[in-house]
Amino acid sequence: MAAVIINDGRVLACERSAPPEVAGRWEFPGGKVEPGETEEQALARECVEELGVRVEVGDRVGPDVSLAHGRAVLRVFNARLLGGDMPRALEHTAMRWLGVDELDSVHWLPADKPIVAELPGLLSV
Ligand SMILES: Nc1nc2c([nH]c(=O)n2[C@H]2C[C@H](O)[C@@H](COP(=O)(O)OP(=O)(O)OP(=O)(O)O)O2)c(=O)[nH]1
Repeated sequence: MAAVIINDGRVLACERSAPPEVAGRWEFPGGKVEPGETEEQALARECVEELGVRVEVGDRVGPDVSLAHGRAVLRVFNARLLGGDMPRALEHTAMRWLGVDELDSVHWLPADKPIVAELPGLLSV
């Protein structure tokens, strides 16, 4: 579960700090659903934990993408910042807001590429 957060025509990309195999690769903020949570609740919780922001979870973005180990899928949703909250990198090494021309400027995790491919349409509306 991960969140596409768009603000002012740019999307939030986050650099992973761990584990070592993926540290330095870029992703959308998120994490796993815990027992008893809906997907929306899980994503909202992850946005509080990782970014310190409240969000409203919206529509799906892109396909379900199988993760390399085959035990889970990456599922991504639009998320809208609430109450003027602005993300801070509480668990990531770095954060960047990427415009449509900058989507290829970070080293995305492999599973994120089909999601990134959907972004030009979302960033230009
Ligand atoms: N959050 C997130 N995870 C991604 C993306 N792309 C991608 O391949 N993944 C993978 C990395 C992990 O194997 C898995 C997500 O787990 P995670 O590492 O974020 O979750 P976690 O267990 O560390 O976090 P938590 O739920 O304990 O907070 O999905 C992405 O864009 N965002």
